[in-house]
Amino acid sequence: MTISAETIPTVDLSPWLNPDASQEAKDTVVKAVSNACSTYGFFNLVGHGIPEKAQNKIFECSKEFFDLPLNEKMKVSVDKSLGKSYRGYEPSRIQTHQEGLLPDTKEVSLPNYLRREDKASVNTHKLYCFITGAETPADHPDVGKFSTGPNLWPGTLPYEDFRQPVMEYRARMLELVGILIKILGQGLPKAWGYSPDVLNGILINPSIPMRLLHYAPETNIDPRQFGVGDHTDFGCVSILLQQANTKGLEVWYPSTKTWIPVPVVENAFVINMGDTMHRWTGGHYRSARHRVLISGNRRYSVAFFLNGNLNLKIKPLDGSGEEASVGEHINSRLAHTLGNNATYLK
Ligand SMILES: O=C(O)CCC(=O)C(=O)O
Ligand SMILES: [Fe+2]
Repeated sequence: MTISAETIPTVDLSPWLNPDASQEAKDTVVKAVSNACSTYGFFNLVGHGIPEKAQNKIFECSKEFFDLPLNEKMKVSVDKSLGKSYRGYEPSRIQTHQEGLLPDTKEVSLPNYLRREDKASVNTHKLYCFITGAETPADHPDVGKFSTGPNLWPGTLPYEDFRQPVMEYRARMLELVGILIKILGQGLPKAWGYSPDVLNGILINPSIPMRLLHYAPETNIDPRQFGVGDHTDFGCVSILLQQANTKGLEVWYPSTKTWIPVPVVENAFVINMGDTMHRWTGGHYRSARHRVLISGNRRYSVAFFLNGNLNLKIKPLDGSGEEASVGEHINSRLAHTLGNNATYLK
């Protein structure tokens, strides 16, 4: 596969955040985000106002967690999470993305962009995760439902060194994703005639798994082995922080049929659209296939996935398809990648 000279755009959010910026400057941000999402489904975001200190801190937390002895990590493994809440440590090789997917009976419908041209290879995840979500107390009536429950916190890491900064980072991401949803709402085709707040329902009591990701260095690399195989994200908007001086993330660009590397841009977050957003906007905002190559170097990243309000019924805004609930759609996509491990969701 040739690597293209194309690169994904970088968007500067600062005019949007500046109360003194002109309307014209704000409109330029909307245009840049909307173009990036409809062309590539991916962009680097700078000028977001999230201090580098907070970015460094989340990587420190990540290292602290993954450096724990395996038996400590297994005390908070995902199989210990309540019901279908899916929290905690996910060891390597649980999820598999297989090319040549066909709709299974649970899939509400499999969009065309999930169908692969080449059906032969099997891509296996080779990464380690620690997953958190909104902290839902064990006595909450919805506890144990998909993506809903208490987080699992490792007992040996002090509150102020781990739990507190992880939840602070989540809160910052929540604020940022709220801004992005506003911009994306404004960037929809005017001809559709929707109010710019048409996407806001996604932010009411949303499901947001956040994954601390660790790619261990590999010596013998099987060509079928990826850090994360070719996949699309399931939800609406993903915000990814990549560790400096690392590489591996690539996005598929259908126009040139090439994998475009997503470089680590200083002080930037990678923003990408997921399947739910793609479906909701009739493909206007593209959920792009992407993958992570493994290498001889260790890599950390942090992924924040705005799935959205799971009960929200979404109907493609361009009038092109059927209504589906966000929760059903995401649950079936996750179950698909988990295969035999989907018992964690039952
Ligand atoms: O670690 C990365 O760079 C991307 C991870 C990813 O695509 C995912 O977890 O869905
Ligand atoms: Fe992804």
